[in-house]
Amino acid sequence: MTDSNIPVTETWLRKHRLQYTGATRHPFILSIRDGSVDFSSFKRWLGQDYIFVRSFVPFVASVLMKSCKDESSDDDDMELILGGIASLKDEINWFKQQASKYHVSLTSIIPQNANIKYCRFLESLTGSEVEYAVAITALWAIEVVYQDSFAHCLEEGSRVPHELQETCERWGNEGFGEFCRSLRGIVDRCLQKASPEVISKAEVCFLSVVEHEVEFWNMSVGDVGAV
Ligand SMILES: Cc1ncc(CN)c(N)n1
Repeated sequence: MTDSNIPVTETWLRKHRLQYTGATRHPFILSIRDGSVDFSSFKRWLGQDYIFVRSFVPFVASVLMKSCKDESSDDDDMELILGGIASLKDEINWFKQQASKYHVSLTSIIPQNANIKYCRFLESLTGSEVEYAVAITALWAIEVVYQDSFAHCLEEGSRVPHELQETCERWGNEGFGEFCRSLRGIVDRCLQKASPEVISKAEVCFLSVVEHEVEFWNMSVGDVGAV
């Protein structure tokens, strides 16, 4: 239980503002927004993210399983997560289309270190010992970083290259924003009833996601430390 009426996610976003902004206003995203993006970075991101999304599917499936078993879950949770899985099928097809448009061969992508570590982290959350509240926190954090980042590219004053407008809309659109708000509502509801130990595990998990996201963007811009 938390002492105040402030939802847990709000307290985290205030407390970890710098880290969160580092992930959602990363130079790679800012370069898409201002139109200076290097297309070889974009292509690197595309190939690596395709690999990530394929690992993301079993992770989300494991959250779905937890939601069906956990007593703090309700029927709506299951349907929301199921909808998320269904849209990942579209996402995989979208990556394939984009890869063919940009001549990126998805069969020969070598996963980079940051990606491997992130996928391992996702796998570590699939075990039955990981609480639903912790796993759903990770899911929300993963989705909201992309939503917030790409929605920023659609805000007034941005100069996104025409070719990347669709990419920004994929994650920056209002429907995906609503999906993320619903996930956040689940996180806050679960954590309202959770023990201090679970709340603290969920906070660590939130921060880990934010760090992995920063490393993922770093890798995309070709940061040597990330290779
Ligand atoms: C690395 C990463 N993070 C989040 C998302 C959004 N599902 C993504 N596609 N890739």
